[in-house]
Amino acid sequence: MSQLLKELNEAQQLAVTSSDGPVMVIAGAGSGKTRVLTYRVAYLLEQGVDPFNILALTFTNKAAREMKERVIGLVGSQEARNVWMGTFHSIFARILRVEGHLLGFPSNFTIYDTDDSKSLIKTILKDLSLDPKIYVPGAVLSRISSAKSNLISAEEYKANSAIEEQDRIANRPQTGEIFLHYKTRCFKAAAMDFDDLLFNMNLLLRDFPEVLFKYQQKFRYILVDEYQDTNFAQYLIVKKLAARNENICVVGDDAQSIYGFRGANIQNILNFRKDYPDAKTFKLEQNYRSTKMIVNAANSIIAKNKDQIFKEVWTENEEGKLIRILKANSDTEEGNMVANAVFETKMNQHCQNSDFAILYRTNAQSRAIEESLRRLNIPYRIYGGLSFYKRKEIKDLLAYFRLVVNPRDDEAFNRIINYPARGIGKTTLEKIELAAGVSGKSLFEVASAATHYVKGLNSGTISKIEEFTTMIAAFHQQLQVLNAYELAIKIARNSGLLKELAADDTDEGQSRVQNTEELLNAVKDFSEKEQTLFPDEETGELSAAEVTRTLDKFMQEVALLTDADSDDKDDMNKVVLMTIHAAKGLEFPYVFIVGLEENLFPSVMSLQSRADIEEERRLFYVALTRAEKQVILSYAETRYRWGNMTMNEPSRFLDEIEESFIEKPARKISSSGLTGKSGDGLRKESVFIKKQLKKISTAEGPAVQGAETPPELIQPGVEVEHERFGKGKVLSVEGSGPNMKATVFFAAVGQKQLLLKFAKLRLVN
Ligand SMILES: Nc1ncnc2c1ncn2[C@@H]1O[C@H](COP(=O)(O)OP(=O)(O)OP(=O)(O)O)[C@@H](O)[C@H]1O
Ligand SMILES: [Mg+2]
Repeated sequence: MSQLLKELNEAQQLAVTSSDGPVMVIAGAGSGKTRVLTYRVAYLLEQGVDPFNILALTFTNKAAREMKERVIGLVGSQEARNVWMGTFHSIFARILRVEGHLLGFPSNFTIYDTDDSKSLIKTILKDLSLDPKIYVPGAVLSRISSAKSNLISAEEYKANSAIEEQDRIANRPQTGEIFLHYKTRCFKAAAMDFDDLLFNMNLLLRDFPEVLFKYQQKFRYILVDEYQDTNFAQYLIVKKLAARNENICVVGDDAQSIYGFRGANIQNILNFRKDYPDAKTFKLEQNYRSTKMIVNAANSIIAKNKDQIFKEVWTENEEGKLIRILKANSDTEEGNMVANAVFETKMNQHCQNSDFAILYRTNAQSRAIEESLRRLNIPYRIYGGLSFYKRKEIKDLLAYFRLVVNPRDDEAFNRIINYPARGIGKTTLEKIELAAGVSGKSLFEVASAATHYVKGLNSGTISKIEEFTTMIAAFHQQLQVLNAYELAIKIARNSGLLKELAADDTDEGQSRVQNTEELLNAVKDFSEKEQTLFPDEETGELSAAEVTRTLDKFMQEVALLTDADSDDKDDMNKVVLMTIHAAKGLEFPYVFIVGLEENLFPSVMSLQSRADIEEERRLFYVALTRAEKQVILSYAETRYRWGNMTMNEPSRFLDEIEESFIEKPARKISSSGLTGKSGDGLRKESVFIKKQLKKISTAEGPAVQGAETPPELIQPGVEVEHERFGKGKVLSVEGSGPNMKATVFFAAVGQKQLLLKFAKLRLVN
């Protein structure tokens, strides 16, 4: 038996080795579904399947990268790197760059992110004289997005009377018209949004049989992770690609379907058996991730859902700790309690920062937690929210790159035509837009020949516009001549962007400069990546090729980064903060789930229907099952939301966990000693000090008693107790004799430097 298979249980082995024909694995969290896919790829390679013939689709880039690393570990990088492994969006973008010309798209098409899309919708609303308060851009966009996920084109949307009726009821009867404009504008700008990557991929396969044939032949083996969250478009594309060979393996868990709001369709799982009547189905029931406590608690929760495929999940792992519930008065206190619990656990269990994940329902909840972590000097990183690539200064520079790569990109043009300020005002821009509308040209084209297209501009304005377009055109000329970094730095300098940023010497201004430098570093890193052997994708033959890594290639990679992705190496040892949605498929030893309050989790939007509540419950199930060792839940009785103080009931999900799995009485971790900026925090500190003094005077509890430890015994790593600051861990010691100093990390007050002869530290064990 192959060495690989020994690392799998029997059911997993069967799923891995049934390599031909359709296979479905529906199984609970942590039972090794992703592991099965990974090993399946390795197994196929071992069986001599050409890596170019394998397509493995994941939900996030992070998952794709992890899978790739694991496959590399199993079979070596030579083989693994040629497997087509990535997200639906990244793989389809790659194919569309090659085949998109059939649909009228150049290979350097831009990928619009949500901000671009919203800004485009705003422009369209203006054109159509529609009120953005009624046609809220985000709402219109999600309507368009959901249509495209269901493969409904703008034309079909507009012609459909049932849809029209729905939009009329929603008081947005013109949505179809907006959709049409949106489509036309994107096409003109040579841009696709994320949904278009799926929509257009489907068009390619539907309308060009030779393309369909080519990729059916190419992808002889297809694997899909998190199948429960595929939408209709993804489902159909996969089905088409697999139709010739039917070597398709999908894995998923209906209990973890959490993207219903985005059009994911749990039906796809049920349809699989209809589509492939010969499909083999495998059940995996043993959980390898979590303790018994966590597995059983999660089972007890999900049992409350009516809509589900019955599964039994069990584990041979240890019993594990009870689930802890932290009750806080306010969101600030919740943050403090969570940060303290992280610190305490780190000390007691000797673990890393990266062993902790703090999960929340909405991004806005991270702020309070972040503040508390910062006070305790606990390094953390946020996935999502305002990630690096969403910062203004980054988007500005990227917009320059985008316009240089694709001069038809109207959203990029809008963003930078007058940034840094070059005296091209709003009215001028409106005139350009009008002329572009009339002529059917892109903004850049119109601006490049402003005298020809735009009426009523004075010569001063015209020369300003010309200066800008000439500059961009010159960069565009150099695209294939210079490497990515050479061109990027040139753009950053000559556009005046760096100068503009440097002129702001506030802290924020400086951090914007640093971020911009960071982006340029990323380009540099990209440009200098080893120039490797280049495979011929049809034959697999490797030949040495000189490749200049150009800026358009860099932009192709950047455009596909999503919130959950932008992790890099130096971020390894940090506490992870993310939404539960982003945590899907991941695992961490300790998991905090915060904000367990009615109206927040379950979300206020979900309280209308049983189906929506069930989706929230699945989300809670996903959150719980991320944990390996322990789960800590928290809620706050008051919270600032939408600028107001709200009073909250504990979440119904807390009541739904069987009592025997919960630590009692709900222990209250002290949040004391954490000085907040608010009066609240200060008051708590004085209460803390009083309590500590009381402890000392009554000599109860673990406060300082007995003799102090001689300074020589204080060494890095040992745990100590200080009369005022409480328990802490020694990080470093320097000096000797009376000058001996220690840096100590205290649970209550954070990092302190102490002169040991005065500090009266006591070792604790
Ligand atoms: N047979 C096995 N032996 C040892 N470890 C295993 C085995 N199967 C799975 N694991 C480990 O258990 C953990 C969970 O596996 P995996 O992530 O593949 O589960 P999953 O079913 O994909 O979970 P989720 O539903 O959360 O995506 C991983 O750390 C994996 O390496
Ligand atoms: Mg998985």
